[in-house]
Amino acid sequence: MSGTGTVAVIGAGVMGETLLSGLVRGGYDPGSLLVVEKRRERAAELAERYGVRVVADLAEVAGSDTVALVVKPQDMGSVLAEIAPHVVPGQLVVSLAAGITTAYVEGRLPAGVPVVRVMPNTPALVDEGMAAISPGSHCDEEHLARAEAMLAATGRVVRVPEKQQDAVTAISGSGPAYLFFVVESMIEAGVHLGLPRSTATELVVQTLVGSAKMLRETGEHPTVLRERVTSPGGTTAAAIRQLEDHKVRAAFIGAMEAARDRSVALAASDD
Ligand SMILES: NC(=O)C1=CN([C@@H]2O[C@H](COP(=O)(O)OP(=O)(O)OC[C@H]3O[C@@H](n4cnc5c(N)ncnc54)[C@H](O)[C@@H]3O)[C@@H](O)[C@H]2O)C=CC1
Ligand SMILES: O=C(O)[C@@H]1CCC=N1
Repeated sequence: MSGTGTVAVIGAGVMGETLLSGLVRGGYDPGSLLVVEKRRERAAELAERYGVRVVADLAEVAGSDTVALVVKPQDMGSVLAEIAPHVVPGQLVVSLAAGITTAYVEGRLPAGVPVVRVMPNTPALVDEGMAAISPGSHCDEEHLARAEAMLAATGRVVRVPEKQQDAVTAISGSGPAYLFFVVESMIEAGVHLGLPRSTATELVVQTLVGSAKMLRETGEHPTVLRERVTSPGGTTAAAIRQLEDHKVRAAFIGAMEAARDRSVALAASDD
């Protein structure tokens, strides 16, 4: 793709494939993409599915304009040690790992290599991703714009100060899992109430999609939209009363604090 150059994606698991598929759908020429994946079967699967070159040797990132790090935070130290001899300041390194700071990455690469930290999410697989990007200390506007253009192939992109990335991870990085958990719970409730599972699933999924679309298209505050559904003395009020009694709001705050804390801890952990 013009202007954005070649991209090497290191780690083709869930998020690596999500990024790769977004780049291909976004118009990147498969010939401009390289994947480094150590699992042989997975490598073969991706080469077949996307028509990209997949290798196991990290040294092959030499020469790629952008290097995207999409391995687990726990594998980041060893991957950086292996690529360091092959990376130069003319390349841009983009890290998608939770918790890993730009300082951590910069400290393990040759001096001056520009690094952008990204927190993406899995809806990128259907072009509805939410990615937040932050520049490291050697980044200029061109580097940030290049990372932004790359992530824009998968959905929306916002720029945030790096100190907000742990909170971002807790909200939009992990967020799809909370919403899937709510969906699972509502489907189970529907089955409990006597609906066939397939009917319950269709009702819940369309309700989620419709509600999300209302949030985006009306721009109304969620409280206003919730109040419109809540008739005095009606069914919704009875349900919300149960959610409040079970402290669901406090549980969400506690859950996201735990995710934020885990993000902070990940850069320092080996587990
Ligand atoms: N899954 C998600 O929803 C999100 C994940 N992330 C971040 O993305 C990163 C990857 O997460 P997942 O894709 O879920 O993990 P994953 O375990 O599915 O994928 C990691 C991949 O990296 C490969 N790998 C590990 N070491 C390697 C090496 N030395 N050379 C080549 N390949 C190597 C593994 O074989 C695996 O395929 C993590 O840092 C995570 O924090 C960020 C946002 C959302
Ligand atoms: O659970 C995790 O650690 C990764 C980061 C955000 C979503 N998944």
